[in-house]
Amino acid sequence: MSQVSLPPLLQSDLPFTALAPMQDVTNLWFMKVIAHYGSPDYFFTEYFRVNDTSRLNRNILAAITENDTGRPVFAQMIGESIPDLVRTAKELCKYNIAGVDLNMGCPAPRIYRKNVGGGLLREPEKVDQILGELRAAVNDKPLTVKMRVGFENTDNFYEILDIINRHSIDLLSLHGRTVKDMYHGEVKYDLIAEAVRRVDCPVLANGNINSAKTALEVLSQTGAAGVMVGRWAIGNPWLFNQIRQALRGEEITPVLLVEVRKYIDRLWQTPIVSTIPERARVGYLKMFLNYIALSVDAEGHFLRLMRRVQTEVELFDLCDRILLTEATKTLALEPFLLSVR
Ligand SMILES: Cc1cc2nc3c(=O)[nH]c(=O)nc-3n(C[C@H](O)[C@H](O)[C@H](O)COP(=O)(O)O)c2cc1C
Repeated sequence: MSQVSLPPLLQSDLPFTALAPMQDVTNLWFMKVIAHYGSPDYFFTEYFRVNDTSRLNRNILAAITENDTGRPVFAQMIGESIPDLVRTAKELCKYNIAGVDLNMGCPAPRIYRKNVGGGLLREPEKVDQILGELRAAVNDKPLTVKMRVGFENTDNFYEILDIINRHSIDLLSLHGRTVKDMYHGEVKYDLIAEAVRRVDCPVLANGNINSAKTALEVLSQTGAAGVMVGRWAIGNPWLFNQIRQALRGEEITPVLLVEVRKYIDRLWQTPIVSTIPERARVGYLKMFLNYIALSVDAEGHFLRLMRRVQTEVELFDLCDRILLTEATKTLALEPFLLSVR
């Protein structure tokens, strides 16, 4: 059984929703933007890197200390050194966090080669030690894990689920791909369903939940307690509200493209934009537009044109031209099947 209770949900009779942690995306500003359009139940920070010289990153910490969204924030750590993970977890517990989350899924080779993030999935014994020590250190707040179904196969999957039970983990966010899958290929929702049956704690299903309809399908297929959404909330920040509408059996409110144009302005107001050169600013916004554009037109017209522009003026002219000309056009309720690469 779990040791401590999770923070209350926005609506206690509905499954959970969470914004997935995304490095360089889910900072304080982005959480505020998402909250403006409809918060998830829970937020997760970008990962705090943990090693023998690490200190809490101030920008990531701001997403906890300056967070006025009203929603609980889990602080995610990535690392493998047990004393340093314990030290960092204890430091984090001094702040107003919903809980401490351990990253066991990051697929970047420079990360997993150090046996952290997704690399830990190759070493169940190490996971056992880490979770045992962390559980002893984090005993009055939730201790949660975010992981994938395996490193390159699912050989250790069940053993790791049993370790999660042994250490009374309070919430498991499970991306239904292996580390080697990166972000491609099918999400193995059947394995998420297996985890739901095997672990004692609630499971958040994660991976390719790109619409309210998909959220409902995944919840029904997996029996998960909730859904965690990452990239698709970048493309559609109204998604958490839409998921709640669908769960309540209500019709989903479509979003006019003029509102999408305002969302882009809001993203542009992020404090970092004013500190970086134009080229980097344009690149920064394009990262978001790569997802937004997927639900704008089925032909990929906006996506293609957006990728070609180079200056801030060209970028905003294009956004105005595509998003402000047809007064009644709405953002698709699920992305069109266009390549995001
Ligand atoms: C740009 C980016 C950054 C990410 N950073 C993190 C991270 O810091 N910690 C983590 O656990 N997962 C991270 N992820 C993985 C996401 O949390 C999520 O598991 C993954 O994107 C699959 O969910 P989705 O299909 O809803 O995007 C990141 C993903 C992306 C695209």
